[in-house]
Amino acid sequence: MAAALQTLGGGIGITLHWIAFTPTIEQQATEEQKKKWLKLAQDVAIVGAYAQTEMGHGTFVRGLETTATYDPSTQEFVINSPTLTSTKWWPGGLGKTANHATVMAQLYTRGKCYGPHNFMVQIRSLENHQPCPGVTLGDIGPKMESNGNDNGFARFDHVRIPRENMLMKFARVEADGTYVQPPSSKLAYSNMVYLRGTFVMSAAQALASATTIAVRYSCVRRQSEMKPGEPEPQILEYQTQQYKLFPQLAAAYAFWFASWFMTQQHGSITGSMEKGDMSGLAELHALSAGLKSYTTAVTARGIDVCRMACGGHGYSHASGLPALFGGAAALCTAEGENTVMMLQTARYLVKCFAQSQAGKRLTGTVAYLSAVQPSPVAGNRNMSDLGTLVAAFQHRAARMVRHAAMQMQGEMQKGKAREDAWNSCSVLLIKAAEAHVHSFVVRNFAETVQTVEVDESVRAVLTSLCQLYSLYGITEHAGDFLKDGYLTGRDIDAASSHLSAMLARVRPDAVALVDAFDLHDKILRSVLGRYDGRVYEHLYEWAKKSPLNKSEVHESYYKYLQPFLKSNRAKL
Ligand SMILES: CCCCCCCC/C=C\CCCCCCCCCC(=O)SCCNC(=O)CCNC(=O)[C@H](O)C(C)(C)COP(=O)(O)OP(=O)(O)OC[C@H]1O[C@@H](n2cnc3c(N)ncnc32)[C@H](O)[C@@H]1OP(=O)(O)O
Ligand SMILES: Cc1cc2nc3c(=O)[nH]c(=O)nc-3n(C[C@H](O)[C@H](O)[C@H](O)COP(=O)(O)OP(=O)(O)OC[C@H]3O[C@@H](n4cnc5c(N)ncnc54)[C@H](O)[C@@H]3O)c2cc1C
Repeated sequence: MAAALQTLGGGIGITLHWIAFTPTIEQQATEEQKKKWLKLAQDVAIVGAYAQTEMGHGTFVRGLETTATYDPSTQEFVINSPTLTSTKWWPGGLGKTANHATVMAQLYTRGKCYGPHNFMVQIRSLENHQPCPGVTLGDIGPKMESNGNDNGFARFDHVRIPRENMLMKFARVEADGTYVQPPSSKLAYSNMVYLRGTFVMSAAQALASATTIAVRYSCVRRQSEMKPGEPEPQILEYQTQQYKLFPQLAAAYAFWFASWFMTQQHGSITGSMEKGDMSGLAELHALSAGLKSYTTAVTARGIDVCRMACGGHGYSHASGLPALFGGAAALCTAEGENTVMMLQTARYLVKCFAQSQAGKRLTGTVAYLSAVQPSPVAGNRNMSDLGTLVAAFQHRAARMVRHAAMQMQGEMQKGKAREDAWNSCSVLLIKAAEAHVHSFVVRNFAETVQTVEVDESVRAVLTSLCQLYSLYGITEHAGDFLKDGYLTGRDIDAASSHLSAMLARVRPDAVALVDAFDLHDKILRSVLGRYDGRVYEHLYEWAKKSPLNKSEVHESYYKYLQPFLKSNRAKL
């Protein structure tokens, strides 16, 4: 993703060509269609956008208004934007860069609607890049960040495309207009599941970047007096600075390992699906949606913690942190808004809980839901033991899933419709789903540090980082663990003091841990995070290049300040 994010220059961007348009052809086109478009896309002989979101709908895909109506007399689909709100809005590259787009539209044939499907539409001439007939294109204007990408809009005025331009790997429309059902209607959403999975690594990389910048800068920056008369210490010597940065550093490793699992799961489950076994699709969707939501939200917050930990220079674009925050903030909304995605995971958990209650043995990432005992066994736990920490997170998640599901059952027993009961419990459901994903990340982190093939000294450092991540989670969410007495106040105090010990333990390895991300200065794009640590000279050079410094007296003085000053002086 990092490579794909390198735009070709201001105002255009082919990020989405690589991460959405091309994978959609790979995942949703027939072999015949791949022969026609895949190599063109891979060789960038065409540039594409993934045009799904509209001005009026992004989350609710079944509510999209763009239509693709099949005309059997010409064997064509007619793509149309019937309303203003059906205007495609947000797709990266759509405004000025792309000459093709996969357009998600409601498929109509023989007068019946079959829901959202993907269609390949050429939107600009390959000769002069002008919009094709019937296509209106433009950029949606400046955004919070990523202004190198021309997120655009598109309107279609009865644009005709050949029947063969419907991506027909799963569903098909025959020449006479007969619709052939796919194995699952959700296969049309497969690219979103794939992309959500890649966001976990994007989040890990973003948090790794931010912690690299902040940790390195915290070793360069000296400030205040820890002891009167002594030299100003590195700000990383302050426990509060360690408490800000090291949990984010640990999370970056946790998410990096979670993305390994996500990638492996996606490959294995989609491999089975290629052979017709759809059984893993629901778990894949729930895991990718939950991990995307959880990791991007923690990352965006974590980057801002890193920014604030760098003081004023963190607020400067010289640090690279504001841009990183803006990008990570986008990941919380794009590819499935985080709240909605976590609710999808909650929906899966409630379903699995009901199956477990009916006696079914659960497997995969929800197996613990049927294994965890409801009755807490309080007692002095060893809060430095990874097994103890993993069990605590799983107990917390199981308790919260059970509580949310039982609340919902209770609402329905009072006569509420399922949908109303769902809505009135959705805050509980979100918290339960977050606890579930958090427990998965902790378990996966612990299993990875115990099995990854590394030198034992490295394993010791990673184990400390995993303990730090887990203890931080327990102390930050102490109420969840205390609620049914599973952990006691003494356990929480033990967790806090062990966390302090872990901060001190990680300190000597902090720079090595961020250097291990191996993020080149050209990727970090941060004066504060430079590998050579020469911050101040380069901060001065960076500032001198500011456009405002092109002239000693800026033209605004003569236009505004000088007359203003003159008139004020004349009144004295
Ligand atoms: C060192 C480098 C540093 C890197 C730094 C990185 C920083 C970042 C920098 C810049 C970032 C800039 C941005 C980057 C690119 C952005 C790319 C964004 C692209 C897009 O946004 S594309 C558009 C994305 N849009 C969406 O995701 C839409 C979300 N909505 C949906 O997916 C669906 O509408 C829904 C899932 C919410 C609901 O679907 P619906 O059909 O209504 O289904 P339900 O009724 O809810 O459920 C029914 C049933 O279906 C199951 N189900 C739903 N979806 C799926 C699925 N995908 N797969 C399988 N099953 C699915 C659901 O579970 C239900 O099952 P059940 O009935 O319970 O058994
Ligand atoms: C940087 C960026 C790049 C993008 N690139 C693309 C792209 O290339 N292609 C593309 O097609 N799209 C793209 N998008 C659009 C993106 O996919 C949508 O913005 C996203 O899906 C959210 O939809 P929305 O904007 O309509 O928000 P809405 O769905 O309107 O959400 C608004 C609020 O309503 C809440 N809400 C909505 N539904 C529910 C619900 N069921 N339960 C509870 N709360 C709910 C949400 O939680 C949210 O807080 C991009 C967006 C951004 C920011």
